Amino acid sequence: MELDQMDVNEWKYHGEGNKSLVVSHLQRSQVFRFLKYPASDTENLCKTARNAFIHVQKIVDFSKNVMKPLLGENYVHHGVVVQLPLEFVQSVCLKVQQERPESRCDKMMDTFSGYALCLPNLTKLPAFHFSEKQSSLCIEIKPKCGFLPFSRHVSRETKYRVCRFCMHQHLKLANGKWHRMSRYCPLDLFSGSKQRMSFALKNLLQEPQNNLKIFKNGTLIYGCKDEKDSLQDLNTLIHHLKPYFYPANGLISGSHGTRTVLNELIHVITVALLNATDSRRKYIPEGRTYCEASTLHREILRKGISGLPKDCVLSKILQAQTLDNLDIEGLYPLYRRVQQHLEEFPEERTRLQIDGPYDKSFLEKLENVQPEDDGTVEYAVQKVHQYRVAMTAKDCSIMIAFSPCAEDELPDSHLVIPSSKSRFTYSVSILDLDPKPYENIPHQYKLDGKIVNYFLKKTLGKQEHEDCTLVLHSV
Ligand SMILES: O=P(O)(O)O[C@@H]1[C@@H](OP(=O)(O)O)[C@H](OP(=O)(O)O)[C@H](O)[C@H](OP(=O)(O)O)[C@H]1OP(=O)(O)O
Ligand SMILES: Nc1ncnc2c1ncn2[C@@H]1O[C@H](COP(=O)(O)OP(=O)(O)OP(=O)(O)O)[C@@H](O)[C@H]1O
Repeated sequence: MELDQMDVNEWKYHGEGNKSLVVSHLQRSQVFRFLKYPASDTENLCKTARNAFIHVQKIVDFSKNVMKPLLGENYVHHGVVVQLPLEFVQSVCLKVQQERPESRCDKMMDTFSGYALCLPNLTKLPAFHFSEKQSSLCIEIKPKCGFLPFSRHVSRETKYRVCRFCMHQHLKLANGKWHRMSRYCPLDLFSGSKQRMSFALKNLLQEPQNNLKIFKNGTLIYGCKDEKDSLQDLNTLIHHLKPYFYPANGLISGSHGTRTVLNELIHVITVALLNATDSRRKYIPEGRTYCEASTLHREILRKGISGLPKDCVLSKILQAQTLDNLDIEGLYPLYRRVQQHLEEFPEERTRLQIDGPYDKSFLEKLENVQPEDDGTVEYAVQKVHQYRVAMTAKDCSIMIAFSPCAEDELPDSHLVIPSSKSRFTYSVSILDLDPKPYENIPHQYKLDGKIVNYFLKKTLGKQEHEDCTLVLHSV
C-alpha cells in the first residue's frame, strides 16, 4: 500500500464505537481505525500529532504484548500504526459524515494528526481460507462481563445474584440509551451449555442493541447503528441467510423455515465459540454461574453448568475478565492508595507503569501478583493493572467470519451443518482491545453504585434493606 497515494474513493464508512471510527477498503481486506475526540474539545492538546501517535502506538503495544498472550495468538490482530496524508484523512472524514449514526456525532474523527491503526478487515476471512470470490458472513458479538462477582468486598447481596449487564439494562432504558429491554444475559452465553448459549444468541438476534452485528461480504446487514437507525428486520436477515444454509433449496419457507435458518446460524456461532484443541479441559469461574435475571427456566439454568473448553475463545475472554477478582468495590481503595502515592511522588508514575509502556514486564507483573495485600503501593498498582486488563476483556468484541466451502477443499477450521449438509470454513478474532484509562476508575466506581441502586429501586423497591452508604460516598 502506497501511503502517499491514497484514494478516498477506495474507502468507505465501516462502523464506529465510542472511541474510534473505522473505514474499510472496497476491495482489499483492510481497515483504518481512527481516534475520535469530543466535538466540543477543539482546544484539546491531545490533538497534537505526537500525542495521537503515542496513543495509537500504546493501543498496538497493549494488544500485542498484554492481550495477545492472555487471549491467544490466533485470536488477536494488533495491527500497525500508519501515518496518512492529512488531505486523504480530511476527505475520508467528509465522505463518511452522512453515514454516521446521529448518536455518535458528539465526537469527531481525528483529522489533525494523520495517524491511524491499520488492521485486517476481520469481517472477511483471511485470503488463504477461501477464494476471493466466495461470499462471506460475519457475526460480531460484544459479550460483556460473563461472571458474577465472587469478591468478599462486594457490599450488595444483589451483585452476587444478578449480573451487571442485566442490571445495567434498567439504567440504559431509563436514560434513553435504548428503548427496549434486551433479554440477553452474558452468563448464558459464557455457560458452555448449548441450550443456554442458544437462548442467549436468540435474545441477541431479537434485540441486538450494540451487542450483535451481522455483516455480509463486509457490509453491515443486521444490527443497531443507534436507536434511531436500526437494521433489525429478521425477515430480511433470513432472506440473506438462506442461500448460505440452503444453497440449492427454495422450499424452506414460512415460520418453520425462519426458525430452521436461525437455528443453523446459531449452530455455526456456537461451534465457533466453543471450538478448542482439547475440549475435555473445562473452565468454570468462581462464584454463581447463573444470573437470576435471566429469563431462562431456573432448572435449565441450574443444570446448564457445563463449563467452557479451556482454550475456546469464550473461555480465554472469561479468564481475562476474572482478573477483576476484587470487584470495583475492593479495587477502589487500592486505586486511592496509588493516587495518594502519586500525589506525593508524581515521578513514580513512570516506574509504576501507570500509562505503560505496555511491554513484557507489564504483563509479568500482572501475572505474578502476590496473593495477599501487604499494604504496599506495588501490590495496589498491580491489582489496578489487573483490573484494567479485565475491563478491556469485558468490553471487547468477537468476530466470527465464515464462508461456504466445497467438500474437497475442507480446511482445518471447518464445520458441517448436519441438517442441510452445508460446509463452512471460519475464523474467530477478538477486537477492540484498547487499554482502559487509569483515570476512569473513579467513574467505574460511581457507575457501579448507580447501576445497583437503580436496579434495586426499579425491581425490588422497599423489599431491599441493604446499607447504601458505601455507594453514596463521594469520589
Ligand atoms: O461501562 P459499560 O459497561 O457501559 O461499557 C461502555 C460501553 O457501553 P455498553 O454498556 O457496552 O453499551 C461503551 O459502548 P458504547 O459506546 O455504548 O457502544 C464503550 O465501549 C465504553 O468503552 P470506552 O469508554 O469507549 O473505552 C464502555 O465503557 P468501559 O466500562 O468499558 O470503560
Ligand atoms: N479490524 C476490524 N475489522 C472489521 N471491522 C472492525 C475492525 N475493527 C473495528 N471494526 C468495526 O468497527 C466497530 C467499532 O470499532 P471498535 O469497537 O474498535 O470501536 P471503539 O470506539 O473502540 O468501540 P467502543 O465503543 O466499544 O469503545 C466495531 O464494532 C466493528 O464493527
